[in-house]
This record gives sequence, structure tokens and C-alpha cells, in this order.
Amino acid sequence: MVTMGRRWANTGSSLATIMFLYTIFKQWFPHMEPFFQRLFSRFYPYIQIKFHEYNGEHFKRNEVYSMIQTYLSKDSSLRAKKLKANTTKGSKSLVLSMDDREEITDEFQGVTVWWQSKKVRNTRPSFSFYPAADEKKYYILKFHRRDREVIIERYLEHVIMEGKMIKMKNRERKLYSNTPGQNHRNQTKWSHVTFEHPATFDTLAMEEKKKEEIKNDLVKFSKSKDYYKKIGKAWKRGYLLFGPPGTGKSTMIAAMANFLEYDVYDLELTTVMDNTQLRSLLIETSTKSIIVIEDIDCSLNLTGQRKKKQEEEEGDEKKAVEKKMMKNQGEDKESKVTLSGLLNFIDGLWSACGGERIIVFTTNFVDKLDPALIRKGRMDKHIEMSYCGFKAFKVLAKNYLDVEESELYDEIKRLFEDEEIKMTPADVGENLLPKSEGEEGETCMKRLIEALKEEKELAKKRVEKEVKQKKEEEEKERRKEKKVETEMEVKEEEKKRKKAKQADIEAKEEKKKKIEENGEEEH
Ligand SMILES: Nc1ncnc2c1ncn2[C@@H]1O[C@H](COP(=O)(O)OP(=O)(O)OP(=O)(O)O)[C@@H](O)[C@H]1O
Ligand SMILES: [Mg+2]
Repeated sequence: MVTMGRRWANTGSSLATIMFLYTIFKQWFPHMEPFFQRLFSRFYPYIQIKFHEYNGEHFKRNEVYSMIQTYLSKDSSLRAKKLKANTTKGSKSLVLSMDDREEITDEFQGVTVWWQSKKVRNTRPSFSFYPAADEKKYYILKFHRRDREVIIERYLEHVIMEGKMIKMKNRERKLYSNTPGQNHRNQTKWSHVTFEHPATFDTLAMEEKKKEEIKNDLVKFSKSKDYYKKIGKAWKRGYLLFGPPGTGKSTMIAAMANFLEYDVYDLELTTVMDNTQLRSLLIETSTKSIIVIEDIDCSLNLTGQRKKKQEEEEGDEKKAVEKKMMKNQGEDKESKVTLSGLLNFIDGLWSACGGERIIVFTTNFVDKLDPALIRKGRMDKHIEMSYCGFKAFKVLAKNYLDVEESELYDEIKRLFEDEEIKMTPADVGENLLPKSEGEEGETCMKRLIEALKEEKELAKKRVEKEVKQKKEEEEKERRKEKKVETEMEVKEEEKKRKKAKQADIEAKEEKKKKIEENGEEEH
């Protein structure tokens, strides 16, 4: 053991001596350096790869360098002793990277590699239009010769992929919306703001089971790149969210985007002039995004047929649709986007774009949508957002008031289980929201109880009104039928009367004729 230790010590000191002599020699005989480098590399078992921050001229930052920087930021924050903190454009958090001249090791499939961050001063004068930076930064990756295959074929790809993923995670997400441009064609364009919606699946008032199902579906989709490739389908998934206003459709979209860390494209179809514009807008959307078309039933003059149907409808629903349509029609006078244009894009063209995209349609009236729009395969998952139940209420109470249990819960539960009471999560939330500084949770819940009772009264009145209306309509119908019946009877009577009169006239004429004939015979 001692001999072994001594032998290592000897080898170490010999190597140090050789290195020292080599350095001296290099200074005295600089023209011999290439020769020595070749000789040295023959015995040196390591390979080095350099990754410069800038390529060629100094105007474009090397993408690979920035991926490596991001990749190393994950480990260097734990391992390196000296760190640098930067804020990067479009990134939501600080990026920590190892400081210049630091070194960290990394392990990959049992292989060890060393990363060094280096910097050299630029001594050459620059004549370029773009002034040269004072210093050049680069990373050096060092690994053993025997690991060349693993590193070149797998490790580098792993570094780039990981770097991309971390970057994606750290990026500031955006909410895009299309607004008409100022040019003569009014070409609509995406503009964006930072997406900072606070909704998450935790804050979404919905049955836990349903939430889990949606979350699992999203996760499965986001991890199925290879599967979609295998079955030859574009990597996209369509969701249709339907339900009355205020049940959380838009909130659900925000929760989805936050869950998957996707960007959101809020597509306002009424400002899109034609299918060509729609196509270019959709092609511009980036991967890892949710494309949202809200109120699809009112967004488009998709089919005249549907509009007609709506006109035939009566009652509150019709009024609500009309209201929304009026809102949109002012703007869609010239929009020529067609259902087939939209469907073609959803189905076909996207296949060529690659990347993962989710498309979400929302509507208040699912029954009125064109079946072509919502068939499975186009809209893969239909999610009903409905009125608030007791379970959903509990989520809201936890979010709004931080209350998980209360003696008022029994009464609230009873009220929510009453089928006559229909209150949206938006209304429940409004009642639970403290109206003044320091308002107690109990007060808010009592307010909700009152509102629920009021809702029950209203519902009762609504039902009574409906019953009364129905009765009146039936009575009207009955009277109408009676009137028709009477009219028919009168007509029948009239007909009979006319017939009798006609018969009488004919009989008289017959008689007259006979008398005349008899008179002639007597003569
Ligand atoms: N399920 C829910 N969970 C949590 N909050 C909700 C839920 N539903 C509604 N809300 C609250 O009500 C507000 C309105 O909801 P939202 O805009 O998501 O409804 P919507 O279904 O999109 O309505 P519309 O059909 O009118 O677009 C939201 O700001 C949110 O605070
Ligand atoms: Mg909405």
C-alpha cells in the first residue's frame, strides 16, 4: 500500500516537473509549440470541445451556448462556488450560471464530464461595423477519450434538450390576441401581453374527480409526441367547454394554460377577414400553446341555417344569443371566415406545423353548434361546466374565505342539493367575497345562504310562471282549435243550407216544367 502511494506521489511530481519544463520551453521556443502540442495530445487522454458565446462575427449569440448555460444553471447553482445571476429577456426568473473560470462536473449514463466557463480578452482591433466585444466567453467540455461516442451521440443532445426544456419552463408566458391592423386590408395581427392569470386547478371550483380526469388528459397529451407521430396524427387536442355564463369556462382555460405552462392565443374570429387570414394567423402560433375561440356559437356567421334556427327559438336563451350576436355583428360585417375554413385548418394544415397545440372552443349553447364542428376527433373532449354544487362551493369557500369547516355547511349543503336552486360559481363567489375590510367568513356565508334562499324563491316563481304560461298557451291553443271547429261547423251549415236552397229551386223548376208540359198536352 505504501509502495503504491509512493509510486503515485512520484508520478504526480514527475508530471508536475514535465508541465513546468513544458511551460518554460514554450516561452523560449514558441515556434516549436505546435509540435509539442501534437506530442502532448498523443499522451493526453482527454478530449475538449469549445462552445463560443458568439458565432463568427459578434452579432448573433450562439443558441447552443445559451442552451448549455441554461442546462448548467440547474446544477451549477448547487455545485459551483462562484455564481453569476442574470435576468434574461423573456425569462420570468433569475438565471444563475457559474462564474467565469469555474468548473463543475456532470454525470451522464455513468460517464463523468467537466464543464469550464472561460473568458479571454479580445486583443485584436476590430474594423467591423459591429464593434467586437471586449472579451470572448466560451464553455469547455472535457471528457475521456473512451467516452467519445456517448458524449457526441447522446450527451450533447441531452444537454440541448434539457436546456430547451428549462428555458421553456422559465420563460415568461404570453397572452396573444388578434387585433385588426392599420393597413388598407385591415389585416389582423397578434399582439401580446404577459400572461399572469392566477387561476389554477386548485382554485377551480369543480368536482375533484372531474378535475383529475382533465389534468390526466392534459398530461397524457403533452407527453405523447411519439405516439401522435406513430399514429400519423397532428399533435393537437381539441376541447369543447360548454355551460351557462359564469360557470368558469374562461377560468378553466387559464388553469389549463398555467398547468401546462403554455401560451394562450385568444382568437377573435370576428376581426378575421377571410380564411387566408385565419390560416396565416394560426400558422404563426407557436408550439406549446392553447388557441381559444370563445363563444363559437356567436363568433362566426358559420351557417345561415343556424342563425335561422335561433330566430325560431323563444325565451331567455334566444335573447342571450341575440345579445351576443348583436355585440359581434357590429364588427363582423365583412368577415368571410367559413366553417369549412376553420375545420380544414383544425384537421389538416396543422399536421404540417408540428409542435403541440390545444384548441379550445367555448359556448353557452352546445345543442346549437354545428355537429361538424364538435364531432369527436375535432373536439376530442367535451367538458360541461355546470352550476355550483356543494363540492364546488367548498373549493370556493376555501379560496375566498380560507374556511374548510363550518356549522353553516349543513344548511348550505341542503340548499345546494335542492334541484330548484341553480347558482353559478361566479355568483357564489360574488356572495362569498368579503364586502368590507375584516368582514367575517361567517357573515359572507350567511349572505350566500340568503342568496340561495332568494334563488329558490325566484326559481319557484319562475316555475309558477312557466306553469301559468304553459296553461295559458294550452288554453290559447284550445280556444284556437275551438274557433276552427266552430268555423268549420258554420261553413258546413252554410254549405247544407246552400245545398237545400239549390234543391228547392231545382224542385220548383221541375214542377213548373211539368205544369207547362201538361198545359201543352191539354191544348
Ligand atoms: N368553476 C369556477 N371556479 C372558480 N371560479 C369561478 C368558476 N366559475 C366562475 N368563477 C368565477 O367567476 C368569474 C367568471 O367566470 P368565467 O369568466 O370563467 O365564466 P365563463 O363560463 O367563461 O362565462 P361566459 O360564458 O360569460 O364567458 C371568474 O372570474 C371566476 O372568478
Ligand atoms: Mg368566458
